[in-house]
Amino acid sequence: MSERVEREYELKRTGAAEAMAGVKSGDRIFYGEFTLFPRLCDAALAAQKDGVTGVNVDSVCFTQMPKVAEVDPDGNHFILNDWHFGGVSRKLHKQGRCNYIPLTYHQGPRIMRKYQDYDIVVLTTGPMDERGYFNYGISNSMASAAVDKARRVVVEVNPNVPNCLGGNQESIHITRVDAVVEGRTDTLVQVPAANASDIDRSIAAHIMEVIEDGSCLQLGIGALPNVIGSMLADSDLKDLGVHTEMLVDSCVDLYECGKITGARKVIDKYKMAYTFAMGTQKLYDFLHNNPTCASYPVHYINDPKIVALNPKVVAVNNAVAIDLYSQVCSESAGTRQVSGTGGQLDFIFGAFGSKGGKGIIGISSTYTDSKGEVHSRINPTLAPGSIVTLPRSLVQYVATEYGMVQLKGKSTVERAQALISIAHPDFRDELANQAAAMGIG
Ligand SMILES: CC(=O)SCCNC(=O)CCNC(=O)[C@H](O)C(C)(C)COP(=O)(O)OP(=O)(O)OC[C@H]1O[C@@H](n2cnc3c(N)ncnc32)[C@H](O)[C@@H]1OP(=O)(O)O
Ligand SMILES: CCCC(=O)O
Repeated sequence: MSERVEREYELKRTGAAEAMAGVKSGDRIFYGEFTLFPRLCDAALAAQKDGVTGVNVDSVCFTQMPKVAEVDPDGNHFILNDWHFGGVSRKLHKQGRCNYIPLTYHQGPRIMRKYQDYDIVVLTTGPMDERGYFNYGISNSMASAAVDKARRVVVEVNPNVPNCLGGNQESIHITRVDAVVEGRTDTLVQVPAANASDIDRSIAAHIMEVIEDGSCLQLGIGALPNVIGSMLADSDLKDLGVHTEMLVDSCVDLYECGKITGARKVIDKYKMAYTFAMGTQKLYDFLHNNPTCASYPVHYINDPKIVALNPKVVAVNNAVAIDLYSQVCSESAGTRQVSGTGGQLDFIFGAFGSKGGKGIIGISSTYTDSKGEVHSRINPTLAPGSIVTLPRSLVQYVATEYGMVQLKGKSTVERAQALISIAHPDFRDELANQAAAMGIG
């Protein structure tokens, strides 16, 4: 390590309380994304509660309850804003304490650079390397954009953050950092895939029919993508590629069994390109210093024009509901924000632009509510207040456990009929009656 780098590190090394000192009422702060939540600085900021009001704290998908929310149950001091909702933000939103920032994910960095300024950006990174770089680890995403718009940059280092090779913009140099906080040794949050149900397996089997040798995959989190991963591992398919928003455990399994080579990709050939990773320690260990994987900011990975450059892109995403006009809601239950647009619009659009590409919505035909009542996810219209994540003009394949239909080029009547054919049989007659009444039957 050069003397200059060492000196600069020593000058900037400080405690969390000092790093977060001087926050004023009305300041805006950005926290590291997904599982790279800055625990120490969050606690230090929470401790300053009594001196401030109206401090905005933003992130992309809080994966743990922020201390600033815990110490301020009435929201008198801190306002939380999330660019993508998971369980934590859903809970806070219900209490009126967290706002959603709408975006289609690939635009996030641009939106930030154009419209957002941060008083402090605090990220969890790996420890500094001998050249003076801190690696953004498993959350490249919008980190560089946030840093570009920060008055002050704080890094909270944790040696358990894997060193994720880029790609691009995967690290930050000490010269651009204002404060370094040490003391983290915690294991990263583990996010195992949910167990697959028989319904997930049936949906996956329909989707498997359109995956070919050389397909380039985007598989998100959850039971369905995970079961597709297992089916791919057991299949005869070869030379699969990965260009995905989120890298998950099943990519490791597929790589280890030789299914993923990336040999037929046009961009980032032989590499698994991604913008963030979430899974178990198996994934985090796999990523560490692994040149098979390339981490990029989201404005590259999710840009539909970039996605479309690889042939045979298969993007599989989940949804909450779909109506007979084929509008897809993936982010709200009626008026209740449960998730976000995330990268769904990006990848469905991108997949359609790819030569031989397929954008697929995989959805169970029904949903059972907390009272045990079964509802169709395919409905004549979306519930009042539902957010349209995919306009009907972009929807291509829809799969349920009853089959998969292709909707591009189909009329409104043909779309309604196709969707009814894959709805749960108990709801089909009523859906057909409603479609007729709506003039699309
Ligand atoms: C990360 C990637 O690579 S994916 C890239 C693309 N990104 C996206 O597709 C973003 C939008 N999509 C998503 O966020 C998800 O796929 C979802 C929300 C559609 C489904 O995700 P899952 O994890 O399977 O959802 P889950 O079953 O946990 O439901 C989420 C919440 O919605 C609620 N919900 C789901 N469906 C319904 C419904 N039909 N009616 C009412 N509530 C519903 C659930 O009760 C749950 O809320 P709770 O935690 O308060 O109980
Ligand atoms: C922020 C993006 C996460 C998703 O697309 O689901």
